[in-house]
Amino acid sequence: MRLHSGRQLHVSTGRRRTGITAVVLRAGRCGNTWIWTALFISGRLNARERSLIANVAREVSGIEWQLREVPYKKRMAVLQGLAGHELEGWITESVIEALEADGTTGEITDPVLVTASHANYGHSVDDVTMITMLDEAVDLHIRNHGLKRPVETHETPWHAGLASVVVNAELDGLYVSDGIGDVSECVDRSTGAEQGASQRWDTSALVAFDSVVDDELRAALLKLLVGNRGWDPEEGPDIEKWERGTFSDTAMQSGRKRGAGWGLRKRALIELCGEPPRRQTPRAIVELQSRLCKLIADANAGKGEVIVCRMPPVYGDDVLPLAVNAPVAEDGDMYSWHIDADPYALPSSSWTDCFGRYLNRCPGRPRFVSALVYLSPKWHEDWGGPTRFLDPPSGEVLSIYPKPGRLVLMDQDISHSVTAPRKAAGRRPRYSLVLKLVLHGAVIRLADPSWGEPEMIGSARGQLRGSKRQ
Ligand SMILES: O=C(O)CCC(=O)C(=O)O
Ligand SMILES: [Fe+2]
Repeated sequence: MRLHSGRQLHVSTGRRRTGITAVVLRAGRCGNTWIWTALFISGRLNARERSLIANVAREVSGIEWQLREVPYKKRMAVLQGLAGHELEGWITESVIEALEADGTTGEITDPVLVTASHANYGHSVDDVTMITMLDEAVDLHIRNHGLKRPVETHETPWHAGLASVVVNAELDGLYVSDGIGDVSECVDRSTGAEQGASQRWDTSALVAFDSVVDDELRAALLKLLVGNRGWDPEEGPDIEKWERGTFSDTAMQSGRKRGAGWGLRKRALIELCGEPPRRQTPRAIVELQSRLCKLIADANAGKGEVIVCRMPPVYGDDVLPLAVNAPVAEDGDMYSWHIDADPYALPSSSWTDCFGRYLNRCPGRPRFVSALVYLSPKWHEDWGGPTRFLDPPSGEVLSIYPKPGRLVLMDQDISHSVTAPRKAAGRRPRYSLVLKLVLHGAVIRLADPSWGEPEMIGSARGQLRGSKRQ
């Protein structure tokens, strides 16, 4: 059931002392049914948060909400009877803003999902019903904000048996503690050392494959990055699609002009990132996504379903789920270490409201993974330009050579860096494409144990166990 202003809820407006328009909602009758406006608050919120939410909701809406505490796993507050109402956004935003303003400045705090439900169970709501209702409210939030949209795929004859693993590595080893529920207790921020039974040894994973992107698909992907006017591929990136001084890189780099690298022009980038319903996904990208889904399903065979999604705009609309790079030796571009994303340190958004902040690979939580593909038609060993992956505790580096068509699947919180090609590469761009993904599943692996023992880099070997994560 949806509520409409004025019919089921009586709405009148007034003025608050602050000068902001205040609205008075009252519970009202819808046909023969009474609408009950109740505020459900998860037992995981502390007393201060609960009273802040209740006070702001009352102040902004003008109603006395019936307060109900729910034994719920997520940190959330649901305004029952408000979903679909024209004031829903305003009231929920006001509560969110008040919570954020109340949070200790500068510290990462655990977000609260404040949302509305249109369920109408009247007064007699038992715990089980409340939990069902809250589950529905979470699903609605995920749908409304596009937080879990599977990537577009199609039927493909390619199958995972064709892939060959060329690097299977783990790095950045650390003991972490996983919290129960929804928040960042995943990491023990005080010591990082072995503590209690809930400690878990965690490493980031990186797997490189050949024969996932064959030459036909590599060429089709590269075609999306070059114009149609017959640009000489040895003359740098095609200026029909690329320009100097822009970059389409990561959150770490956005907002900070690092050099003046080549970046795709806005139009080309929009086309590349297109997704239904507003745009079409380029066919070559759909094929790549289809192969990635098969590959990931294969790595997780027998472990349950893994849903592969594009990374939602967790860093705002400027950081896209797709990045491209075209470093050129002679342009003297500089590259520094960066991570693509870390679910533990995301700014507040509809994503953190719902999923909280947690260490990547926290069991049961969405895993942030990047798929990097090298797209140049040929690349000689002596042209250089590897991607470098860092194990911060030991300083050890794993380099991967940008062989045409090679695919690297990696945890997004791994520190890594592009390297500029050597002079010998001349003006040839070293093209790469990065798809930023979020994988949902109960258990998520990047490599199947039957693919062999991973190579342990630096701290992943375990000598540095107990060291702190930065
Ligand atoms: O091209 C590469 O080597 C890596 C690119 C990358 O890290 C990125 O675009 O985020
Ligand atoms: Fe990156």
